[in-house]
Amino acid sequence: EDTPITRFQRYLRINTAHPSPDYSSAVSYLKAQAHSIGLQAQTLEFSPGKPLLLLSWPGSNPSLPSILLNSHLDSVPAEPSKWLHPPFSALRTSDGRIFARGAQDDKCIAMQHLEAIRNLRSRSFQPLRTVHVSLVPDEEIGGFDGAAKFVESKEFQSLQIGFALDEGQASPGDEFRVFYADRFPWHFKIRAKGQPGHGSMLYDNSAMENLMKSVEAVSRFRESQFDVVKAGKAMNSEVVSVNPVYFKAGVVSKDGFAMNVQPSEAEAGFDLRLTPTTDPDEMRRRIAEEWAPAVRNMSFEIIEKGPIRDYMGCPLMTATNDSNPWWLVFKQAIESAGEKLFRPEILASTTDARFLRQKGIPVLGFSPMRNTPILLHDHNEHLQDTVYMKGIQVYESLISSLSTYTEGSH
Ligand code: MET
Ligand SMILES: [Zn+2]
Ligand SMILES: [Zn+2]
Repeated sequence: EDTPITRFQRYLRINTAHPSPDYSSAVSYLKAQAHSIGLQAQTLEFSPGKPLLLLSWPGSNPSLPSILLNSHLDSVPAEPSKWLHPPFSALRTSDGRIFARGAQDDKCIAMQHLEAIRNLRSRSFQPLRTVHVSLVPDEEIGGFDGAAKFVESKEFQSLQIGFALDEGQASPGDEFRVFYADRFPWHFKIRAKGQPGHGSMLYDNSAMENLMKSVEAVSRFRESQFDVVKAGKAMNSEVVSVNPVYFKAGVVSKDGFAMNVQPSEAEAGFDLRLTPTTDPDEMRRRIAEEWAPAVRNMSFEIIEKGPIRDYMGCPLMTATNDSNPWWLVFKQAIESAGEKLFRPEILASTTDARFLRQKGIPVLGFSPMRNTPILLHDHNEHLQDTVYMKGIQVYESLISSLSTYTEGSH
């Protein structure tokens, strides 16, 4: 059987989860799909073993800036034992839910881009602007060997992209969600050093004591941000989030940890997300003064996962008002498909859109899933078949409007 659903399932069954994503099978499969639709395909490789697939549908006026539809090939790991159905089975339940890692994040949009183009082509629709589809590696580990290198390449420059769509997040309600900015991840580690020794002693400034004090300080800040959300003053994505992801300490012994030895070193790691307008210097000051003070033998490391300002030094945000004609075309295309949009939001997580925005390209984050629980990176990630099919229709409307938009028509 060869239907939009079975084609989606086949992509989901290719295990592109980290730490060892099967990029080559994914690219062969998608290339075959592109050929069956009649799209031009080229594989770029900016880093060995990490292919990037670029598909193109030439417009009748290729001198106009083009449209880019971006998604990533990779997924985060899944813990199969915690799932109802194996994460790479793409099993469809009798009520139509398709279970797979990547079903929402973001293999759905990749296949919907292709299915929408397939349908438009079968109706002999002719775009004015060239439509490109990019399928990039490594988004989930920061995008440095994928989108980051792509936007710096001569191949990218020659595409002359005027507007791009990237992934968003599911909407539990009736309205579709659209995102005009991302938050920015800092992988952030605190290390403490202190007096080691016998487990029975009360040392001042032990590594564990100092680290725990820091963790409490971080937690207080986390609470202060969360309180703003709980009070209804801001959305989750409009405040800074900081969540501990690991603690590392202890002196290892044969059967685990030496329980009567206080360690001389301890470390904690955090996922910290800045909003597009957070002042990074102020954040760094807070970390240095309050969370990891050197006077308590503490140090810290911040790994910034990508740019937080564009080449002009401005926050990476795409305008969603009359100043951005692409926004108006986008909005109208959704509405003419008979759908409703929630007000534009900042995405709580982070996507490759930041690399495009850094180049000054307007990008909207959009994954057409409504009445759908948000399951990205969660156990039992799944997507309803009817929601998936609806998304194809929405992209048909979007692609036809965006690719035929001519300046001055709005
Ligand atoms: N998309 C992933 C996230 O939001 C990776 C971002 S860069 C570390 O967590
Ligand atoms: Zn993700
Ligand atoms: Zn994603």
